[in-house]
Amino acid sequence: MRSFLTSRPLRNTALAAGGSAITFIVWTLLRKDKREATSLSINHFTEATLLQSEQSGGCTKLITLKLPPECTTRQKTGTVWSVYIRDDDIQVERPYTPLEGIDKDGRMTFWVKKYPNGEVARWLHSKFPGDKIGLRGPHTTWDWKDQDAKHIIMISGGTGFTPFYQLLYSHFLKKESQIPHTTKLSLLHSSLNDGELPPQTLRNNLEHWRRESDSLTTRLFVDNMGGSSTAADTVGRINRESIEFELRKSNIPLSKTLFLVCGPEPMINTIAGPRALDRTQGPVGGVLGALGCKSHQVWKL
Ligand SMILES: Cc1cc2nc3c(=O)[nH]c(=O)nc-3n(C[C@H](O)[C@H](O)[C@H](O)COP(=O)(O)OP(=O)(O)OC[C@H]3O[C@@H](n4cnc5c(N)ncnc54)[C@H](O)[C@@H]3O)c2cc1C
Repeated sequence: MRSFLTSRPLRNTALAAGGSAITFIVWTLLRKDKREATSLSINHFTEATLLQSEQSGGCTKLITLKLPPECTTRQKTGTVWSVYIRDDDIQVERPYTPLEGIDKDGRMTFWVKKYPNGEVARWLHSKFPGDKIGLRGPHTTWDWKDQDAKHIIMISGGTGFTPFYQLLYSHFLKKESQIPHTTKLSLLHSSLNDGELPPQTLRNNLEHWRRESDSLTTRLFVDNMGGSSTAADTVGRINRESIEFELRKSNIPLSKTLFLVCGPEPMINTIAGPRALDRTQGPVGGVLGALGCKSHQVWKL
């Protein structure tokens, strides 16, 4: 009996089938590559280009990245969302919050604080315009779930300001947030000193939204005054008294108030109690626990 490959018609058919299979695999891979390059997804990294990186006080920088042209978001974003940025040197990723989401040209701006022994932020601070940065997302940080809250009090420290700025930007400027416009919003933010306060451009926007709307109140705190005056409203830390003051001013009962807290761990612990060991929310403690808040009223971002 002649072997399979010595039969010319069979051999030709086999070669043609093999060729088609290879073409199909290469085509599929190329298509996948193209799709991955032009979509932002939580499932793969997309290469963005660093456009601008400018010092903005303390150990922080405002960093703008640009996604490839026609990059689309395949997944729904939450009310507050972030993207994971990958440090290519050590293949470690951390979440960061695009302050104003993604603009029509695919730009995203981040306010990033560098820690002396930290990995990813230090790596990101060392990058220059033109450098490529891998990111994936969106990842929902917090979502509005149609709670019957009439007042949201946001409490932040340091770069914990970023999710709340994003929320306010989408609420007041883009008018895209699902939060009803009748809901009162209060931001209590604290930084170590004036130099560490959020960049002036962001503070200007806050001020503008505050003046334009009766639903927003803001109060900036600094731990230390530094010079003879301060850009903050209050010198001192956010505490029980400042939270009670906000509650009284709003005239909305505590039971209709939702608290979002984001900042350094010691601040979260003091205001809302520590997270659980597995990094889930944990019970409500700290000032909010002492005030009698229930777990559905407090979210540690
Ligand atoms: C949803 C979300 C959104 C966020 N958005 C932002 C944002 O917009 N902007 C922003 O700046 N941050 C943001 N963060 C925080 C960010 O993800 C990182 O946690 C932060 O940048 C620190 O990461 P890192 O890799 O630079 O530092 P890490 O390596 O994680 O180090 C963090 C801290 O640990 C200390 N440390 C590191 N190694 C050691 C060691 N060996 N011994 C003792 N201490 C050590 C560092 O000094 C530093 O204080 C966000 C976090 C979350 C969860």
